Formats: sequence, C-alpha cells, structure tokens
Amino acid sequence: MTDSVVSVEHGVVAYDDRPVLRDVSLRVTTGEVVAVLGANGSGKSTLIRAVLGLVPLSAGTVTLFDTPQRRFRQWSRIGYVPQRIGAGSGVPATVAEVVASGRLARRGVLRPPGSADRTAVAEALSAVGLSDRAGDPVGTLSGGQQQRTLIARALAGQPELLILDEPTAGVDSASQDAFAEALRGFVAGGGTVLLVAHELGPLSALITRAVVVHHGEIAHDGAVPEPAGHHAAPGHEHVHPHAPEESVGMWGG
Ligand SMILES: Nc1ncnc2c1ncn2[C@@H]1O[C@H](COP(=O)(O)OP(=O)(O)OP(=O)(O)O)[C@@H](O)[C@H]1O
Repeated sequence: MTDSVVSVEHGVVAYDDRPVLRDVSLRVTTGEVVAVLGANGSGKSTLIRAVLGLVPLSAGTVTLFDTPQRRFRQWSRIGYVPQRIGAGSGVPATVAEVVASGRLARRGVLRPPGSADRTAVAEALSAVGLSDRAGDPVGTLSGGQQQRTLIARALAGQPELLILDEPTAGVDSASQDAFAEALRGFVAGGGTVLLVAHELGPLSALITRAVVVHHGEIAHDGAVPEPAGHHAAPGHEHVHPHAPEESVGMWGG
C-alpha cells in the first residue's frame, strides 16, 4: 500500500487538437499541500480538471487513491472548489444551505440530514469564520465571504483531498486569512491539498511543495520558488508588506 492520493503519469490534454498539457507527471501523497503555480493560460486549471476527470486525457493516466480514475467512484473523498465565476448567482439560498449541500454526496438526496450532517456543516462554517452569517442569503455576502462559503461547502463533505482553483483570487485579506486558517485546520486533521494559485499570500506558510506549469509542462517541482522580478511587474500589489520574510506574494501572471 502507498499513500498516493493523486498520480498523473505522462498526461496529455488537447483542446481542438491544440495541446494544452504535454506529458505532465505529478504525484501528490497524503498530507501534502501542493500549489500549482504558473502564468495565465499555462494549463494550471486544465491540470486539476484532468485530475478530476472533467476534461479527458488524450494520453497518459490519472490515479486517485491508488485507483485508476475511470474506475474511481469514491468522489466524496474529494472536495473541489472551482474557479470563481463572479459574485451574485441570484439564488436566494442561505449560507448554511449552500454549505449543507456539500453533504449531499455523503448522505444521499433522499435521506434527511442527521446530527452528523448538522455537526459537519457547523464545523465547516466555524472553520471559515462564517458561523454568524449562517442564516443570511449568500447574495448579501462579500465576494470573499462567498468564496469562504464555497470552501466551507467542500469542507462539510469531510473530504480527504481538497482541490481548489485559485481559492483566494480577488479575495479580501480578511477572507484570505480565514481561508488560510481553515486550510491549516484541514491539514492538521490529516487532509491533503492541491490548489492552483497566482498569489499565495497568507497561504505560503502552508505550502509544502510547489509545481510550476509553463506552456503545458512542469517547469519546476519542489520548494516554493522566488517570484522572479515580481516587484517590478505592472499592477503588482504588495499583499503582505509587514512580512517581507515570506517570499512569495505573486508568481507568474
Ligand atoms: N474548454 C476549453 N476549450 C478550449 N481551450 C481551452 C479550454 N479551457 C482552457 N483552454 C485554453 O487552454 C489553455 C490553458 O488554460 P488553463 O485554464 O488550463 O490555464 P491556467 O493556467 O489555469 O490559466 P488562468 O490562470 O488564466 O486560469 C489556455 O490557452 C486556454 O485558453
């Protein structure tokens, strides 16, 4: 038995015959917090979508918890927060309802929520610092709080692996801190994380390994790299000026 959580071997993804991922291999083991970094359009989202089976591989294999992806059925072991598509869905659901929907894969639609479901929802809300907003319509929350709601939804399913696509992009610093805290708790409980990021900000201390995707290939796999020249980048915002010893603020772009 190994503790392999995700394994991509020689993965290739092409959209309309245009290769977007070329011969990518990546292995994530239990307890790792792996950040996938890289410039816009380098293939980061495509990589995690391929891991989840949301886009097909044209070559190579994906293995999840030691099971070939095509035979994998235990999707409740994985929590996924996709890239945000903008605030305000117009759905008048409350924060608690959205978070509770993260339990559906575990309890089934036809069974009413039990005490384990209610506890998991309450814990997830607390983990992201939104307990006091549970009864509020999601649309009344800030963008960062809405993002925290989606993260709580994933946490409520009590996954072993969290996959997050740019979880803190465009999110206010209070929400970034709350998210980092929630992730810290998840990892302390034995969870594994694979996340796509542009800016690591308060997350950088949690990241155990960084994978840099460049033109559809893995250009680096190891320590979090120094963001070369990022202070000179136009539009750069210094996200944590009080903590210069934390090396990564922005990477790629
Ligand atoms: N469904 C699709 N059909 C066709 N092309 C796509 C599709 N999804 C992504 N692409 C293209 O594939 C390339 C990689 O996209 P991807 O979203 O994986 O990059 P990314 O590194 O996540 O970028 P970003 O940081 O902008 O999200 C881009 O050129 C993108 O335009």
